[in-house]
Amino acid sequence: MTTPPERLLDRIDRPQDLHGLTEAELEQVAQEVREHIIDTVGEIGGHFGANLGTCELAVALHSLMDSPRDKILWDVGHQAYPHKILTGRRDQLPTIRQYEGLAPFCSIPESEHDIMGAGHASTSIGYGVGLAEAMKLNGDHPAGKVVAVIGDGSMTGGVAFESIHQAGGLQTPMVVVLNDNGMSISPNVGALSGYFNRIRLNPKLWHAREDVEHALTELPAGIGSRIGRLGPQLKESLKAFWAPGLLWEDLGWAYVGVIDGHDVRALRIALRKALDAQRPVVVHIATVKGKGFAPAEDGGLEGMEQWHAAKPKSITNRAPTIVSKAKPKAPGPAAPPQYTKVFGEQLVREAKRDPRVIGITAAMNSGTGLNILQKELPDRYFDVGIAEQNAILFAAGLALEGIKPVAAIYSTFLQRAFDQIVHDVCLQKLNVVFAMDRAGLVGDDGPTHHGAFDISYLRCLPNMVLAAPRDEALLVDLLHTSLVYDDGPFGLRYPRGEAVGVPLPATPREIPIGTGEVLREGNRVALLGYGSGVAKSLEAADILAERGMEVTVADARFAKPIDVGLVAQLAAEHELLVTVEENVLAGGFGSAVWEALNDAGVSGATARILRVGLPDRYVTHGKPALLHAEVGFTGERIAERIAAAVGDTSSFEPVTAE
Ligand SMILES: Cc1ncc(C[n+]2csc(CCOP(=O)(O)OP(=O)(O)O)c2C)c(N)n1
Ligand SMILES: CC(=O)[C@@H](O)[C@H](O)COP(=O)(O)O
Ligand SMILES: [Mg+2]
Repeated sequence: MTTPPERLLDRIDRPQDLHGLTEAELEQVAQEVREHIIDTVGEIGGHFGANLGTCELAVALHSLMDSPRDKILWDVGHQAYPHKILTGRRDQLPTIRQYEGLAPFCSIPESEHDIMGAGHASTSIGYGVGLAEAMKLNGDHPAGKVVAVIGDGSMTGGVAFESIHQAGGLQTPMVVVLNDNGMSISPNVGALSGYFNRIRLNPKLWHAREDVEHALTELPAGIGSRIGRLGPQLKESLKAFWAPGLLWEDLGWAYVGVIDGHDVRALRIALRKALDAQRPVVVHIATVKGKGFAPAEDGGLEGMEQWHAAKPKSITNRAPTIVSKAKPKAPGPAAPPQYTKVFGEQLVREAKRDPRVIGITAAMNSGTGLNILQKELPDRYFDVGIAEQNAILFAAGLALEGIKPVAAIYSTFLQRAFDQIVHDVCLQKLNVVFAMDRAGLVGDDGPTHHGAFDISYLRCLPNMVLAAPRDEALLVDLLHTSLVYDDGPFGLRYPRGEAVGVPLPATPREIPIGTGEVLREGNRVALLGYGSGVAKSLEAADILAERGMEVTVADARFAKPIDVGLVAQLAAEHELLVTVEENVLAGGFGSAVWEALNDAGVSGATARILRVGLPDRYVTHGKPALLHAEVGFTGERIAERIAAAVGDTSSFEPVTAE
């Protein structure tokens, strides 16, 4: 058995091990990183295409810089696997996104080389300005170098331009590497994307301008734009060389590009210049999302979108795993549909019912299910890019003119648009529907992506209605209800993944606002679930029933307004009222019940309240079942706590703290 040739990569245990390698060796390391990612992620699953696009970039950066003294920031961090491999985590890559394994994105506690925490897009440049200015304030001389790597998709996030604006004004010595592959998760959108594409896809603008760039980079800030204001003749002729940099130059940034992002030598030449410039410099590189993996690289836009993430066991011998058609599907009931698909299909029905209905995504076309609307009714579909704040302002403008916009934005990403929700939708009492997919613990993406807070951050807003379905049938009904409702904003939350597996209504019902329903009669204890909390409540009720304790289970359906009558009735007829929600407790659904009982001055409400929800901490990454077990969001644990609360622990292990 011939032993495989030793990889150069096996000698890279810290980034400084790259220093001194020849360019050929650096190219080899980059390819070995690529192969390691294909082999590993093809087996365990995870973010994929973007990582194949940054192999050469990560090698070039770490070969020139002295991390962590020098700071390399990875925007979002879904493309940081090469960075992790080169900074001592090569052998741990198979644990990435696994429970207690490497974090899905950059994580400060995980490594001194992970300078910033991330997961949400467009933040790296702002961090970079802060870091660079801090080194100045701290009197660091010579200060460390600061590089922010940001994708063309993430550049559509407005906060990135707030940072570009600040650094250009301060003339902060930092480098932005614009990693331009023409893709977000789906193809990038908007004018900025068109601008980048014109440059990236124009071979005349590749390299040909390196010496010009050299001149520009040497020039003091702004001179570029002053030259640009010379006679139109000169400007026109310069524009052929120069156009790409105009936007940046006028904002005080030197522009270097377009550089081949898979050519280590070209990258190092450009990066070295930029790092030595002691001013804001953007290095515009062209990469391929999925470079080195043919189904992505040669698969066109569809291929690159498909391989943004790879499923577990989806790649064998560096090629897509062939699933043999011969194997008959295991008999038995079909798996329940994804909530996302149920939402997307119902939205199309609602849009056909009411021409005012439209859908808005912030660069999450398939993740939100709006790809279904885009296919069926393209003129009712809008993708604003990674720009959640603008998505909500756009929705507000539409609503002012009587349109019924549905902003389909993950719970966690909607956090970015909080003031637009308050100031531009709720205060104005506009008919905007917030369809919050990924509510609750999402799993592998971990704390940056868990939808753990939306009940709390929305329930405090006057004019807001909040609802959550216990299953896919109620999702259909509540989406319909939200679009028939015309007295202000309506927030709808539902979890990532499979629904419950109940039949969908042929005709959606309009659910009376603020009404819940009792699902199961019992005594002593009432469980009042919200959204995914109802299924957990039913699980707990089954466990208690096996032990001879028949409890009541009700579905609140609304967190705002609360069904005060139902809550009062449950509180009067039971000794313990248990609220169950997949949200932090602070300000959550249980708080709303507590407040309703207190504010309503409900007489006779003798029940004690036990609130079950997510803990007051950031929950790690891992499969949802493991996370639910860790935080006690399971039928078993809820049943234990109820038994302990009513003093009947005969058939339960002692209750352990969460
Ligand atoms: C605020 C926010 N919205 C949406 C996302 C989801 N998301 C993750 S990566 C990505 C696309 C990023 O595109 P780009 O920056 O070009 O990186 P690429 O994947 O092309 O390398 C999106 C939309 C996010 N992480 N953060
Ligand atoms: C990096 C990022 O933010 C997205 O790729 C996210 O991981 C998608 O999440 P879903 O897989 O839940 O759509
Ligand atoms: Mg991109």
